[in-house]
Amino acid sequence: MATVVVAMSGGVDSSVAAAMLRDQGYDVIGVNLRLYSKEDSQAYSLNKQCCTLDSMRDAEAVCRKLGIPFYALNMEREFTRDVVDYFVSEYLQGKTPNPCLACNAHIKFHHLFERAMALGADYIATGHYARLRRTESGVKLLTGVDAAKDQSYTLYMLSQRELERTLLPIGEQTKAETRELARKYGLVTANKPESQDICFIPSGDYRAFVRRLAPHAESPGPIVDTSGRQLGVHHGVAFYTIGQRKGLGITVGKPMYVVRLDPEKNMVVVGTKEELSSREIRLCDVNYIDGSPRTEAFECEVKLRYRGASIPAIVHPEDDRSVRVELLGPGNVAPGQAVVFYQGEEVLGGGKATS
Ligand SMILES: Nc1ncnc2c1ncn2[C@@H]1O[C@H](COP(=O)(O)OP(=O)(O)OP(=O)(O)O)[C@@H](O)[C@H]1O
Repeated sequence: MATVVVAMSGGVDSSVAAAMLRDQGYDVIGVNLRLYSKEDSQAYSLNKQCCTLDSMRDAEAVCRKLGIPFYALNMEREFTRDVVDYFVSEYLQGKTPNPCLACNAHIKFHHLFERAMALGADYIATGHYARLRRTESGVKLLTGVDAAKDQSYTLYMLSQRELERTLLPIGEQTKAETRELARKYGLVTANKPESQDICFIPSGDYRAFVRRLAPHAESPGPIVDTSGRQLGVHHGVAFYTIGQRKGLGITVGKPMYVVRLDPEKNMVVVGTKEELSSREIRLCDVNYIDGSPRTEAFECEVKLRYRGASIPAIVHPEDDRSVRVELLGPGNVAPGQAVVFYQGEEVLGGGKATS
């Protein structure tokens, strides 16, 4: 019988994933990862979703109920280096990081994946809402059945080797069905609320978090328009994101958006909505889900952010790992953000915006 290590956050999705796999006949092992414990205790106590002792106890209680082994692994060092430090450093460089993507790439599908394989597991599983289709030409990554919960965007960087040994059991159902199953199984996690956007920033205030970890980010400088005229003063480029309109403290009679961040000149550049929208985006670190870099231009739909709309586009490959994306509809992107290619329900791949 195949053995599967289920990454259990202590939330409802991964609890149900473990229950479903057990019932499908797998030998299931539950693993909770301790990822971050440096948050201040007040904010931390609000965060019942991830990495807390409560979450670990919930994951353990679910495993006990299901009669499967449970292990807790400490990956704080890896998480701090590969997710939190990356997150802060990207903002300091005027970029927009996505920590959930970094966590998937480095923590779940690298550190946990490699450990599970080294210990002889056949698969790892998570509670992500996305689907895998095993075909003769390889494993395809598809959107989750529940469009409102689809998490395929956060998995575009996976390789065939990882996909072949991954199971995503709850992507085939809606969130309502997952909750229903959790109640049926009598799991303590059945009524847990949805998790936070960023698990290590329970308050949601990323600026306060960056300020605390990198006090030197507080570094006032000019806010200028695209012709270089000064319109105001900013607190530090790390506290602004491309597309931001509110909180700029400038009045020019029309809505102005952050269109560029220049950490070298310590400058925030603002412009009109037209100046914000991009027609072309360059991507690096491009991954193709089928493992074959394209050489010819292809049409697809792109998502520029996790909960973003699909925008028709033409992708022009430049080399194996970089492309130029021609947007056929309105959209804007910040350097550092992931751009993911879709054809219908299938994820073709994606990359990181450099401009
Ligand atoms: N601390 C953790 N330990 C182990 N696995 C985790 C942890 N955090 C997240 N995961 C895994 O990653 C998946 C996606 O994480 P995300 O934070 O998006 O949770 P979610 O969609 O709210 O799911 P859940 O309800 O299981 O928390 C989880 O379903 C789980 O498999």
